[in-house]
Amino acid sequence: MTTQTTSQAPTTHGTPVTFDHVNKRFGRTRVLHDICLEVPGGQTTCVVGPSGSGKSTLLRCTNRLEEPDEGRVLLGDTDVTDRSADIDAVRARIGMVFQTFNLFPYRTALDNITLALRRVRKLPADEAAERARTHLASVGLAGLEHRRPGQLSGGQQQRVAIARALAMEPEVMLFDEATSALDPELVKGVLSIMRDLAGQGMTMIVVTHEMRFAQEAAGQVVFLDHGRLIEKAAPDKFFGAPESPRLQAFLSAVT
Ligand SMILES: Nc1ncnc2c1ncn2[C@@H]1O[C@H](COP(=O)(O)OP(=O)(O)OP(=O)(O)O)[C@@H](O)[C@H]1O
Repeated sequence: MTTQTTSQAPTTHGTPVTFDHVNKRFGRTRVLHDICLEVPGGQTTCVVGPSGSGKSTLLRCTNRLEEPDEGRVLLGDTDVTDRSADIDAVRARIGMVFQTFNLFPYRTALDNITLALRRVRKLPADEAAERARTHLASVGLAGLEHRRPGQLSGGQQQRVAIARALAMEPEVMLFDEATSALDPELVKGVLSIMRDLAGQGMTMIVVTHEMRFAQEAAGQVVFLDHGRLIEKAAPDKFFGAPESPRLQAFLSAVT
């Protein structure tokens, strides 16, 4: 399989994301403790940690799929957590790829992409279709435009989901364990697309269990444990000389 994300339409690079003293509880359980994190524009930030440590919750605070109880999340200068913010406008600036693809099952790959382009970006049908074809080709799916999700492999479905997010020309891409539901042989193709995007300078926040991806593609890696940000460093330092005993134990268990 060849994947050439270089042919895609230009994206706006460089929007940073700031988590400013973010706290989140579910009922009486506190799942995020005072998280402060700068996600630099044009870089990939990987978030790793044990199951239940709050990685997805933190990611989902970026586009307010979860609402922090306290603290702010900024997308560039926009306070996403401001209740008066136009959340649809905010979400239109952020692409998100989920573990479970979240495609419309009765729509073709092409339609899965054109729907949002027409509804949100208000593109005319022919322009939306052309843009969708370009993005499907960029993730190696030329010729499969008219297949429905059930007629595609998990890896191909995930690539449709990535193409759909990219077609919206987002400023920031969020990946929530995008390869966790895939058979091992399909993981590589999806990671290679994500690696290409990182190389092109897309701002990305990636929740992942793929340590090698974090090592190779991230500008910084963040370790969460029990809802606390324990350590944050460039990959060489994070994997080569972790400071906290908790991170040292986590890395020896997973690598
Ligand atoms: N909607 C919810 N209602 C109640 N508790 C929740 C909800 N979503 C998450 N939690 C709890 O919050 C904690 C953090 O969950 P989260 O999914 O953010 O962790 P995670 O690090 O992404 O885990 P995993 O790696 O297993 O996906 C967990 O204890 C989880 O059970």
